[in-house]
Formats: sequence, structure tokens, C-alpha cells
Amino acid sequence: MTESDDVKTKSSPSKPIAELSELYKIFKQGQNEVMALKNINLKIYPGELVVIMGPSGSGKTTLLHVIAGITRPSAGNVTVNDLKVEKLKDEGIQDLLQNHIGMIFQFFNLIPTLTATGNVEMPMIVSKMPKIQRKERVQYLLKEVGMIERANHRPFALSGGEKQRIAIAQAFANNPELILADEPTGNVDSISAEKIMQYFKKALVDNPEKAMIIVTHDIVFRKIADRTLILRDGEIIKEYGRFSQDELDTQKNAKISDQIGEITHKHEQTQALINGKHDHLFFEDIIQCPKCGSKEILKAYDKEAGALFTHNQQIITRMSIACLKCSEITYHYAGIYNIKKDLHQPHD
Ligand SMILES: Nc1ncnc2c1ncn2[C@@H]1O[C@H](COP(=O)(O)OP(=O)(O)OP(=O)(O)O)[C@@H](O)[C@H]1O
Repeated sequence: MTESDDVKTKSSPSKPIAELSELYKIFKQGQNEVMALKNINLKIYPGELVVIMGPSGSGKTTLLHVIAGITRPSAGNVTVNDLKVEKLKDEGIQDLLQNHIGMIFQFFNLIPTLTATGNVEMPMIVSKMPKIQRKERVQYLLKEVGMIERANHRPFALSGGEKQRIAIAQAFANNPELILADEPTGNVDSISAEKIMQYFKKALVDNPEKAMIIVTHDIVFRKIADRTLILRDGEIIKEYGRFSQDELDTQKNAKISDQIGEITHKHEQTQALINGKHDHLFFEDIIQCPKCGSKEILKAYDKEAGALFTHNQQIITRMSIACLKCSEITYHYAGIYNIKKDLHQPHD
């Protein structure tokens, strides 16, 4: 440990791994101020998997960065594994990120010139783990994420899902107590996303002394979450507990990849879209769950949607509306795109 005792609190088994109290973050740009986090109070206990959702710009990434010491809070306290993060100096932050927090990003952040083995081993080299121990742990971690066959591949030769599995193994390298993941399935297909989700769950079952905070737009993460927090304008506006068995069944039935081609809800403008009367439509007018009427909904474009429906040389994309209250997922046509022009960027 590199920090002096004044940044350490007394350890006790029932203590949270991370504790945030009265946390604020204000970004200043010239005359403008953005309050990215507002009075966040949160305790994360060992064995917990906490999911954070919320609209773009609601402060999710900022929250992870403040916990990791990458961004300094404007006010309030963050404690991780007994370390008072906001008081740590550079050396302490380095120790925190090297040994106590494992971070996973949407775009993997792997070193392109290193193999899968090299990438997973790197944090252990930095923390000076003896070579024999390091080699054993790399093997163990690559096996855990199902990537032992790809140990000698460099990132360019791996799919998005495979790169993310390497990044997960890397995040666990130095056995950190807290895992922070920012959109870990944002750049992978839905089958890889399901696998990644299961790795997270298994890792916690195998290591109940750890905790995870996962920022995601992917509603299916609620399946494995002990708690789901909804952020809006920098504030936690809602907290959901675990899914009940009924809710889990609903989620299973609603799995996007199982429902390709089955549109369960058609918007009145669909016909106009198909007839080509509109080039591009977004359904900002859908503001509530069609089933229960709750306005706590998340809108997302299906990952598979780009190639879902073709009609008259056009692709019709669809949007899923996930209800955070009743967990119903409905699908809506979201836009129509000319195949030649927009094939590779159907969501822009
Ligand atoms: N370094 C910065 N300087 C100025 N403003 C910032 C900075 N980082 C974030 N912000 C602002 O803080 C707010 C919260 O941003 P943040 O990236 O945390 O949101 P988010 O919920 O993660 O969004 P997304 O889902 O789009 O990634 C936004 O208004 C953003 O523009």
C-alpha cells in the first residue's frame, strides 16, 4: 500500500467495498457549468452486481470515473476498499487502478501489438507478480473466459466479443475487489453479449468477496443485477431490486435474438414508412410502455436490426422499448434506409 494511514479507514467484514456519499461533479467549460453528478449516495457490498442505466449524458461514465479516481469529485466522498479515493495522490490512484479496481470499457482498450496472453499478463507485470505465478494466472483467466484457444492471437484477429472477453480477463488479472464496466456489451453481437453477461455473473459467484458495477443500455443485464440504479441528470432517480422469477421468464421470452422477425407491436406510421413516404423516422413520440403505461422506458436500436428487414432496396430498422417497471419489451419500426447509401451505418 502506498498511501499513508490518513487515507485508510478501519476495515470490517460487513463494510461496503465502495461507498459514495454526497457526491457532486461539476464540469466547467468557460462560463458554462454541467452538473454531471448530483448528491450521489451509494454503498456497494461484497457479492453485489449493480447495474447503472440512464439516458445519454445522465452521468453514468462520470460516476465510474469518479469511483476509479480518474475524475476528481467537486464535493463529497468516495471510499473504495477502505481507501478514500478523493484524497489519493497520483501514486495512490495508480495503486487503486492496478490492484483494487478492474476496469472494462466499451472499446476494449487492448494493446494491439500484444497477443491475448500479453494483454492479460500486462497488469501483472506492472504489479511485479513473479513470472511463474503470472503464467499460471494468465492460463487460468483465459480458460475462465473461454479464450485459451486464442491465447496467441492479437486483437486484430479477434471478434468484438472475443476482444471483450480478453479485456475481462485483463480486468481480473490482479484480483481486484471491484470491477467497473462501462458499456461492456456495447460493441459486441447479442450472442457474445449473453456470454459476457454470464461471465460476470459466474465471476461473482466464484468470488463473492468482489463487487461489480456495470453501466449499460442493455436491459437484459437486469436479469443478473442485484440492483439496478437509474440515473437522470446526474441523480439516482430510481432503484430496482432483483428480478422475480416471473420477471426473469418475461425477460427470457423477450430476448431480442430470439425474436428476430417477430414484430409484436406495429406503430401506426409503419405503413407510411414501408410505402417510402418517409426517408427517416425516429419514434420520439413513444413515451410510455404500451403494456403498463409507465414512462420509465429505455429505447434502444436492436443490434441485429440493421439487416433485419429489406424492402424495395431499403432496410427497415427497428427499435426496442424496454419497460423498467413491468419489464415488457416491445418492438417498433424505427427507420427506413436506402441500402446502397446507408448499409454500413444504418443508425446514423
Ligand atoms: N470532461 C468533461 N468536460 C465537460 N463536460 C463533461 C466532461 N465529461 C462529461 N461531461 C458532461 O457531463 C455529463 C455526463 O456525461 P457522462 O459521459 O457521464 O454521461 P453518460 O451517462 O455516461 O452518457 P453516455 O450514455 O452517452 O455515455 C454530460 O453532459 C457530459 O457532456
